Amino acid sequence: MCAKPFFFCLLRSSNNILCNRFKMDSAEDKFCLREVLVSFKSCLLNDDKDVLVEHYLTGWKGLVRFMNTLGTVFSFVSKDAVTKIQIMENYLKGDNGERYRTLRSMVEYELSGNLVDLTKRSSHPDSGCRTLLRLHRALRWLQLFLEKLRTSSEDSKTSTLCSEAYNDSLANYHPWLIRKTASVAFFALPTRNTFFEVMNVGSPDVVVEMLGEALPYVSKVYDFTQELYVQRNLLDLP
Ligand SMILES: CCCCCCCC/C=C\CCCCCCCC(=O)N[C@@H](COP(=O)(O)O)[C@H](O)/C=C/CCCCCCCCCCCCC
Repeated sequence: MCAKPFFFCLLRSSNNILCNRFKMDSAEDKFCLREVLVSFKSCLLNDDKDVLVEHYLTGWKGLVRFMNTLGTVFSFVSKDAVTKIQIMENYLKGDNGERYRTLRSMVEYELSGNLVDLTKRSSHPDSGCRTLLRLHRALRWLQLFLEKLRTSSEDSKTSTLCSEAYNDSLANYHPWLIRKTASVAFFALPTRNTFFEVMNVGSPDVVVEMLGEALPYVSKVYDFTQELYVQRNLLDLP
């Protein structure tokens, strides 16, 4: 497939939609980033030594709702995130749902039952451990991006902040075509001020303050997961 026309299409379809959709959706959907980030606080258990899967997924669902207000240009991203959230929700709702209540119990259950493909996707292509690893890598991107937004100046370009965060995290795991598609889509991101408005938190000062309070919880969730995956040698699951 020739990548170029695809990129042009992507941009053309998104540019007009974005300007209108942002204001409309922020008023109608009442997306509030504070509430979403609180999910990452409430998923921490046992003195930050475990994570509740249900609340972790609630956080991601809120983020996807926000991403959907960005228009069709990011639908390839939100579709993938939704697929992975659904895989995890199915485990939670399934017969062994209790084993998936926390990240620690999920890892123990899947590893002890040989339910994880460790070197090649074969009999367990969508294990909980593997699926959560993809979300975990994306959480690193979110952490970096929101921290950059928090410390940025008013005239900073969100596309630059986003692509720097992406290049330092998720891009390392994505093939060329996805990296290129993502880098083109970043140009369709709204300005820093518009971003702050749709977060629906308050003035830019309040947004910055809220991010300063909430991001440490995202970091705790990320750090706990990273440590757990390092200990069990799960960071390279195919
Ligand atoms: C107001 C600021 C708040 C920011 C809110 C951001 C909302 C973010 C919501 C979702 C984030 C993206 C989640 C992406 C999950 C990607 C997981 C992944 O890496 N999947 C790949 C590997 O999966 P397997 O093939 O191994 O199963 C998959 O190939 C990827 C497909 C889609 C492309 C992902 C591109 C990621 C770009 C991330 C930046 C999004 C920019 C949004 C800007 C707000």
